[in-house]
Amino acid sequence: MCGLFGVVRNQTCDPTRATIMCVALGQLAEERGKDSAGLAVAISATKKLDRRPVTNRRDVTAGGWRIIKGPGRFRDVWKPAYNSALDAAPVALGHTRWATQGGTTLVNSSPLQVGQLIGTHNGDVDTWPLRSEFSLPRPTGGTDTEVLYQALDQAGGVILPTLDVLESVVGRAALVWTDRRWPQLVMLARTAVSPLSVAVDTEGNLYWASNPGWFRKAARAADVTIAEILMVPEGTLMMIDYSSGSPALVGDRRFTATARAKDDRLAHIVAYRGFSIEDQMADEEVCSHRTLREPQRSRSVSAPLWLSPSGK
Ligand SMILES: NC(=O)CC[C@H](N)C(=O)O
Repeated sequence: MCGLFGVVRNQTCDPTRATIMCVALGQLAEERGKDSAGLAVAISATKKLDRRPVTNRRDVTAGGWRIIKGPGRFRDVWKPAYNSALDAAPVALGHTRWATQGGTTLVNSSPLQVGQLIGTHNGDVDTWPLRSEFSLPRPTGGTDTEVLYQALDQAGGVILPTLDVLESVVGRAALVWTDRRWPQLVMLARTAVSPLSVAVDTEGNLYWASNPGWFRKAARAADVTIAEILMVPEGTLMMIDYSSGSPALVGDRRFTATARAKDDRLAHIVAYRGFSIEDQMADEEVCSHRTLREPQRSRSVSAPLWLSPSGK
């Protein structure tokens, strides 16, 4: 379980409230992860290709983005001094991590920079189906998130191969990423189980969060009025374009999402952690994934090692 949150701003509005809202979402996202936290903020649109590997630095600027991340809670990582960077950013991608695969090291902390992508992931996926279907380079760190983004990077910024990767994912994944080959787009995707919700405020800023309840709480703190909240259905890829200065949904594609039996069992404990009953029910209405059957255990009973003393 991890927390995703972020904003695509309407750049014609004063950024102050959207910045306060985004930071408040980051603090609320601590309930889904305190191993590490980070925020990637867009500085400028660029097509410049930058082949840097996954970074283990706490504050790095590359290819038009600045990624600030570190161990611990969001409020330990994000200092008020960074808010001016957020004010100037058309987009910010946030993450709080609760590690499921890979140590709690900086190299495994998100947002991750993988090839041309900067990405965040909530969930846990099997890496072997991705490795066997796509020929991926050796990862730098140990998290499943990196393997997932290696496969998405290899899709080359083209829609059909991207949908192919999303359909190959086995496990839980909500994903938000940017691709430098699509410099003014933010991609939001949900495969199975891991929740993702999107909200728009009355000023035209768009936010996302793992838990829709965070929108209501953060909006009170930031004096923002939420106009609409949407639960992203399982098996959805959404593309948000901000080239005109404000967020616009330009694409919405569906695919078949695949979970493991253990993901279904964990849904109530991990995916819906902190959800109100109403939000959980609203999300369950947009859930449709297939579940892989578990490998059958052998039915043969092993012979007893010890005979009972009575000889029976
Ligand atoms: N729990 C999560 O969603 C974290 C994402 C990923 N599985 C990791 O361990 O980094």
